[in-house]
Amino acid sequence: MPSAPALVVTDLFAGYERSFVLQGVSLTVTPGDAPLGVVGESGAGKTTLLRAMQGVVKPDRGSVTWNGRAVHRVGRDKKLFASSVRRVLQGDLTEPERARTVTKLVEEGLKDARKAGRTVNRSVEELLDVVALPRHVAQRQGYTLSGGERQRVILARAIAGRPDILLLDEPLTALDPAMRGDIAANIAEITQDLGTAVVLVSHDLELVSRMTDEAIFLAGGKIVARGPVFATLASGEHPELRELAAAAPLAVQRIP
Ligand SMILES: Nc1ncnc2c1ncn2[C@@H]1O[C@H](COP(=O)(O)OP(=O)(O)OP(=O)(O)O)[C@@H](O)[C@H]1O
Repeated sequence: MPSAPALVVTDLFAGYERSFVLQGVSLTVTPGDAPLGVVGESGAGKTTLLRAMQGVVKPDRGSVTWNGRAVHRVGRDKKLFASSVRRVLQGDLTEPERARTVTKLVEEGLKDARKAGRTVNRSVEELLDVVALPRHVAQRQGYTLSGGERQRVILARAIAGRPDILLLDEPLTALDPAMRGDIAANIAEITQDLGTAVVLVSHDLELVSRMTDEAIFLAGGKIVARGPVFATLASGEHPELRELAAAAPLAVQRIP
């Protein structure tokens, strides 16, 4: 069986009309990789990087390739690319989605996986367990759920689709910290089992630390460091990250 395609970011310069955000970012994400965090101050370009990896933001210079092709020019492989590299936003279910039951929504994810030729040996119930949704919500329609519950259904559906690479942009904002930590650990475990590489953007450094052993740190449009979140911040080796470290929870200060 051919190996699943990697997403390769090479010396990427990208941004918007009047703002140059990423300035020479290189990164490779290969299906099966351990989860990777993306950390940086507000405005550092974390979301822009994920958008570029999804082909929504085009490179000004450098490239983002999937299966050897520029991601914003995948042409007739668009559907294949969308099932291979999936991005989950802080967003919400659409109006039509809200009319469907939780079971139906997660089944849609499983169907997507089958269409793309992937098997997910997990039931809807098991996927709901991953995101800590109690069984009794399964037959409820989306509009009867709380914001946090809807967010978790979106995640369960995305995982069910068994993408090669799952780009998560602040995926658990609506949840309380204790639940966030537990779900993060579950997601890290199931995606590792399924061979899905997760890239996680979050301001919540505890969450990033819980879900990943390694993160990249963005500052000034560049990756200025790479390593475990708290140990890297606490090392004091990166002056660009001083403010981030100062704003980080006590965990950073506790590390010698
Ligand atoms: N659509 C857009 N048009 C113009 N500028 C944008 C657009 N989206 C983002 N920006 C700018 O690009 C820069 C990087 O934004 P981005 O959302 O990637 O940062 P971030 O690190 O994800 O920030 P945050 O942590 O606050 O979400 C910011 O200065 C932002 O104002």
